[in-house]
Amino acid sequence: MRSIPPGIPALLRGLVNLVIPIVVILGIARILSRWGYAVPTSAIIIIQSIGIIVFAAGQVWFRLWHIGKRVARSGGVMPPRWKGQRIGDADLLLEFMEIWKNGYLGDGFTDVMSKIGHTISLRILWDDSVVTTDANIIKSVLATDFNNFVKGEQFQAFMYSVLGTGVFNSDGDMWKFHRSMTRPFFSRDRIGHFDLFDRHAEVTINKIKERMKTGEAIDFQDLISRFTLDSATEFLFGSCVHSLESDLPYPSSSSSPFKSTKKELSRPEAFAKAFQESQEVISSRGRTGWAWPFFEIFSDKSAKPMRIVDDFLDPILKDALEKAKRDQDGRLIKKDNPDEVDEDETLLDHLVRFTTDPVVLHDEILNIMIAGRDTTAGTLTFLVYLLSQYPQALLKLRQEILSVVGPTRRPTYDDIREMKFLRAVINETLRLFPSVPFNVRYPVQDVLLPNTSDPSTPFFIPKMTPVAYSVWMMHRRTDYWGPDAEEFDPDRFLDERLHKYLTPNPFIFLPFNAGPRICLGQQFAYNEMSFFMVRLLQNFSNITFDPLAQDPSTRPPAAWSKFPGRKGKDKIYPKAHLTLYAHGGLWLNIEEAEASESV
Ligand code: HEM
Repeated sequence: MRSIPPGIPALLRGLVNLVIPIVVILGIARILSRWGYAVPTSAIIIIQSIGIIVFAAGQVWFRLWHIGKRVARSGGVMPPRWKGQRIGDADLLLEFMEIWKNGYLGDGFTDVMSKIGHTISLRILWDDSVVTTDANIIKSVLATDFNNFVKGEQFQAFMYSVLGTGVFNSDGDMWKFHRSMTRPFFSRDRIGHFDLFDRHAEVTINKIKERMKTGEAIDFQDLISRFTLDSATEFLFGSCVHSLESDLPYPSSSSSPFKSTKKELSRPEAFAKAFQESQEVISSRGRTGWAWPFFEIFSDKSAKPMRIVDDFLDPILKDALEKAKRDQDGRLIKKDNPDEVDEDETLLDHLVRFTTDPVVLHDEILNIMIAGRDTTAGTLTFLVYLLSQYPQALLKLRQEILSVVGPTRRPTYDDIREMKFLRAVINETLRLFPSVPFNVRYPVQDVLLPNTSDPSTPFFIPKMTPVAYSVWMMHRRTDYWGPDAEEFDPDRFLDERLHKYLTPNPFIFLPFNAGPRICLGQQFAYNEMSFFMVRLLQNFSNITFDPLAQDPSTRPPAAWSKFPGRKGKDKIYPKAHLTLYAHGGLWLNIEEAEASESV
């Protein structure tokens, strides 16, 4: 199925809607002609054309009428609607596409929601959807009413060509299967990860030092994505792609003689690029709604990048399967307790104890790569960016690191647990720049959801209506976080504001999701990011943002500086495919610490 362009089945389904009115009208014309009333062919064609429109409109009308009846019976109301000006609210669709391409995340919605409510409905091309930033609703969707909300067929259809049936893209038994075989691997802190982070962190830090000696800025986002790619491939498969070994990009303004000598991408760079492209394809499908297959009539847009991704993954999977068979004399021997994980075991070693199905293994590994690699790279990018903008926070964090770990020692779990400011900096970054800024679930049945502004009249959501939720916007709401919600201030996770805002209402902070589908790698991610930050700030004492190093076409538009909040303040341009990233990278100058330096 993965090889058939997705537009073909969609066209065939659409043809049914054309054929029904054509056949019915032909039938009526034939009966009339038998009774002696011959209808001219031109009239039949005109009536058929009108029939097609009436048939389609009738279907829409019936569906909306039926929803209206169910709303009336339910005692609830549909959330307030953001209405467009054009037929089918097509102007809103165009507006969203434009915002996605050239706007700031949340543009349009933030204004409308401040006027009509934090849960709104849309009816674009006659299809209902709901968008919310309400913590009560998100709590119901993810936790208290979990069984009634799924990723759903529509979501799975546009994700399938990349995510297959992996943990991100499955429901029910398949999801439980993926989750149960992966969970033990993340269930306890494993010292082995720290060895691995340390090796890759050292290479990364040396790369920064080398670049700084040339006097040129470094793209920290590119660098940290290599760090997380090398770490992820090693802990997942036991075979690192060594992307840190290839040359790093130079600033757009650079006159370095090395800048333009590189013609071809290295294998790991080609993999990383294809991996990103495949995610861009599936996230753009999501934004086009039900119409997405019609943009892929002749080819599946994810097929090309996925060929490169698969060329990289398939030999690794084949090796792992052969090794498992060799080790176990041709039979797959499951340990007595599959929840046991050996210290030096990779995720792939662990998974082949559950299944030898290459498709299941492929999908699971790819899903975990997406889950684990880009999220941590993105968070570290925004964290380091924020430190470059808030030197006081950088100083305080560095002081904590030097006082707890010192200037050279390798941090332990206990050190990391002790560093409360480090955790607060990570959380504050995840609050302002959550890796998964938008997400969606579909109700299996008609459902009533809490209406925070009028609890006596709940919101009615028809079954299979996409309920999109944005933690990006929720994390910036002033009624949830206080008047300075858009300000970067890690102390809000440590001082009285914690007890005022977050403790009584924990669902206002959901960077890792919540409920049964909460992120499996949360602890792993905190460890990896904390470990890296300790190593970085042991080695470097100052971080400066270099605006001129970035390609001008990727800088935030100058007009944004007039806006309040982060949109007016930020010097990088946040964008998202499945996860958040800085458009054009994060170009920095990073100053090495004095060798003698300590607290
Ligand atoms: C800063 C780092 C991270 C953030 C912000 C993050 C965030 C999230 C979020 C929001 C989800 C829910 C996605 C959804 O339901 O659609 C999720 C799911 C998941 N995450 Fe993470 N994640 C991070 C790192 C990691 C790492 C390092 C791993 C593993 C190596 C990981 C593994 C997973 C898995 C397996 C799921 C799927 C859970 C399920 O559907 O049952 N994550 N993560």
